Amino acid sequence: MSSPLVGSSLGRAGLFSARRSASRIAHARPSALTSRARALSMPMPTTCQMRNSSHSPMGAAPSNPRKKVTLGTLNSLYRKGDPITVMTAHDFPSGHVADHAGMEVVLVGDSLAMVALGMVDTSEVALEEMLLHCRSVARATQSAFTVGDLPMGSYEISPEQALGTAIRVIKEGRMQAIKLEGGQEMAPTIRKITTAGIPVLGHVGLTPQRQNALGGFRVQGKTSESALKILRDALAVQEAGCFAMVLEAVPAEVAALITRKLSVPTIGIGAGAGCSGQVLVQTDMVGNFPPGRFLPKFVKRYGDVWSESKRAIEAYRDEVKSRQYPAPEHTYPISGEEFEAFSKAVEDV
Ligand SMILES: Nc1nc(=O)c2c([nH]1)NC[C@@H]1CN(c3ccc(C(=O)N[C@@H](CCC(=O)O)C(=O)O)cc3)CN21
Ligand SMILES: CC(C)C(=O)C(=O)O
Repeated sequence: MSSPLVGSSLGRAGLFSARRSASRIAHARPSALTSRARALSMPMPTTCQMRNSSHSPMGAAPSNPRKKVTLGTLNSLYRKGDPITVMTAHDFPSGHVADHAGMEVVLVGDSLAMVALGMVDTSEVALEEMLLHCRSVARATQSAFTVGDLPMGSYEISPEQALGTAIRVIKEGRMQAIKLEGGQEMAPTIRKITTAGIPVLGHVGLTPQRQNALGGFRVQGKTSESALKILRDALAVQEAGCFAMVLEAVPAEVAALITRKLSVPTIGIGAGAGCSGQVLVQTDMVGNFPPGRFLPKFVKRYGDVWSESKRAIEAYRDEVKSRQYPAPEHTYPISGEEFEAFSKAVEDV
């Protein structure tokens, strides 16, 4: 399902979502139009489908016709050898579009520190900040399985601290699972959280929260010894009960071999096509950043959102300056009679 679903009547899936909205409206407020549309199994006119709340400019998330993705779904994709698609999101719109574009997992990664909050690395972002972003993404994500990252400092002290944080990400962040970085040394922590019934996505290889200890964002597993260390980490994380693990910035051959040694999926980022799934940072892959920004080698830019936004905002600037915008169709009417009365009354003010 790769067609864009936002905006309904484009494509088959759009019709399905329109139909669902139509029947939902029909249940709330039956009318001749809705029952006829239902009888004909036709989508409602766009104006009716897209009624947004006047209290929220973004409106509610339009329904997504896909079935809810569960751990069972991910497991069955893994068993079939069907790559698992994972995308980061950091707010309502980015969660919404990832969900509607068919992502199986949406991750609120701590990379939001850099791509959404303008911090220089991920170590600065606070749990409270992550929770706000998790909640925004959760409101948008109807079908994808959601995972929230534990930020640096919120889980390393003890398994108890980590469980406390994980519970907050589920209860307050409204996520379905958590991610945390680390290998063998984090196994007791992962065990503690999974035993409490919270699914954990592991993260081994390059662990950006430890960039100072690693000497920067460096590719991991480039020697036999360090590749073996990643395998041991991956096995420990698997043994501790992770449902899957991110494998970041590892040579493709090493990642493929580690993937074959495991019985849970690997989600690669900069780890080649031999992983059980892939994840990218959404802002990177849609191209929502200014020209000249550094991009890790593994990023493929599938879009140019920056240019499109810039073009639109420049056009708006020009039209405001030339008074082309707003045009009459963007304004509200008043009757000639009322306006005349107002003009007269103004003279006395
Ligand atoms: N926007 C964004 N995208 C990401 O993928 C991302 C973040 N932020 N922040 C957290 C981490 C950091 N990431 C990174 C960042 C840089 C490299 C990088 O520079 N890699 C070098 C290899 C360096 C070496 O030789 O070891 C490269 O050339 O890709 C890798 C991962 C991935 N994550
Ligand atoms: C890139 C993914 C795996 C991540 O950890 C993040 O977005 O923070």
